[in-house]
Order: sequence, then structure tokens, then C-alpha cells
Amino acid sequence: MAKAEHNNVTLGMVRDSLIRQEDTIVYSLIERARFPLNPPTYDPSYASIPGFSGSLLEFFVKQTEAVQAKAGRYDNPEEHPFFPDNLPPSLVPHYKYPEVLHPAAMSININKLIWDMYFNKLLPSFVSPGDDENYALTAARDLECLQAISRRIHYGKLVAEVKFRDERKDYEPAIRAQDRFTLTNLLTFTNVEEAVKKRVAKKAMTFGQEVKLGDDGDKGKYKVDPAIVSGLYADWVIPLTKEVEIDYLLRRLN
Ligand SMILES: C=C(O[C@@H]1C=C(C(=O)O)C=C[C@H]1O)C(=O)O
Repeated sequence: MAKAEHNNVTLGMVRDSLIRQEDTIVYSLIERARFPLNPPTYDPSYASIPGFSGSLLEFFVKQTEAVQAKAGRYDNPEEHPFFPDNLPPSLVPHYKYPEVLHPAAMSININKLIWDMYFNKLLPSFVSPGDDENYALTAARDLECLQAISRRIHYGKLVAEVKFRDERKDYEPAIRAQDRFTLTNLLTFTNVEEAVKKRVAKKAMTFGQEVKLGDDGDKGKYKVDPAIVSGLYADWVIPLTKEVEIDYLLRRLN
């Protein structure tokens, strides 16, 4: 969402941004699926990088996040690092982002959960087994997927703030009671969730189809299985977004 809009943000505008972020997530999965699993990327014994202990993937993510921190990426409240400890300070002029969120939002970062989900559940489900030795590109594609999914899930903070402002009289008692169950019921819109799951499957079919001139291409052959994309949202993206919404709301009156 453009920087200037946060002051008078509506739920419709936030949802429009979530819809646009679906494109980024689907495309990032398609681009990662160009490579097989490439296990050495994740094997600490493969890399043996001087002065670094860990896998090539971890090296790539930590180094990239350090550069992006210096460029100011994490001054943006919509961005969350996977390795927040010891990140270098920004070296660029500070942009004053509109202060829309409650300060407690700063303490919410569930990227450890997202990391585990991505590498243990999602990745093996949508890439082919095998090794083409493109480990650096594989790591780069993984990070693009991680960052897109993380941004979408942590957008739950803005969703929660807008819902709170729209219906403060309903949310305040549940927040004061620290009542997760009632908060979950207040913030859940099943119809919206169902539309999201259907739309991301359709985007995976549309963006991931084999396009051939002449005939109408291979029906039913996609770069990433649309059911896997829809399942990602159903099992992880939507539940974790709601978790972020609840975590934010529980702190909203602090
Ligand atoms: C993000 C929202 O909050 C909840 C989470 C949703 C999601 O992650 O797609 C959709 C609807 C709600 O149940 C919203 O209301 O738009």
C-alpha cells in the first residue's frame, strides 16, 4: 500500500492490498518452482563459508537482510526480518511513515513460524525433487517467497487496527478481557476467506499455465499446483494472519 494512504485507511483498501499481494506470492512460488529442491542449499556442511556457520540459505538471507536493513527496508512497518538480532542500522534518510499502528505492533514478528512452515511443509510440496546445482538462485527465490508470505501475514496488524477503529465498542470489552475466542469471532469473515482461497487457486492456474501459440496449450498443466497454493492459504497464510490480528488486538489497549 502506498506510503501516504495509511492515515485514512479503510478495510476495503487493506483488502485490496492483500489481493494485490496474492499476485506476488503466486509469482514467487512459480519462480521458485523453476528449480528442484536442491538440498545442498540447506545443508550446513555444503557451504563451509569462511567466518560463517550455517547453510548457504541462512548465509544468503542474513547477508541480504543486512544490506536491506542499511537501505532502510525495515524502517517500513510492513516489513519484518527473519533474523532481526544484530541487524545494522539504516544508512539512508529516515522516511517518517504515518503512525497508524499501536506501538505494541513492533513486538510482533512471527517469522520463525513462517520459516518453519515454508521449509518443512510448503517447499517439499511444490518443487520437484533433485539437484541442478543452482544453489544461489534457489536461495534467492526462497527468500522472495519468504518475504512475500511474511509481508502478507504481518499485514494482519493493519487489518486488526482498521477493524478496531471501525468497531471499537465491540472490540474493547474482548480486549480488556483478553478474550481470544471472542476476538477471533469478531475478526473472522468466512465469506472473505472462501473468496481468497478460490481466487489464489485461479491465479495459480492463470499465471502458471503453459502458454503455446496455435493450440490452446496443455489443459490442466500448471507450473505450481493450484490446490497447493489454495492449501497454503487455507492451512497457513489465513490462520497465521488471524494469529497476527489477535496478537495485535490483545496489545491494542496497552
Ligand atoms: C484479513 C482479514 O481478516 C481475516 C483473515 C482473512 C485472510 O487472511 O484472508 C480473511 C478474512 C478474515 O477472516 C479480513 O477481514 O480481510
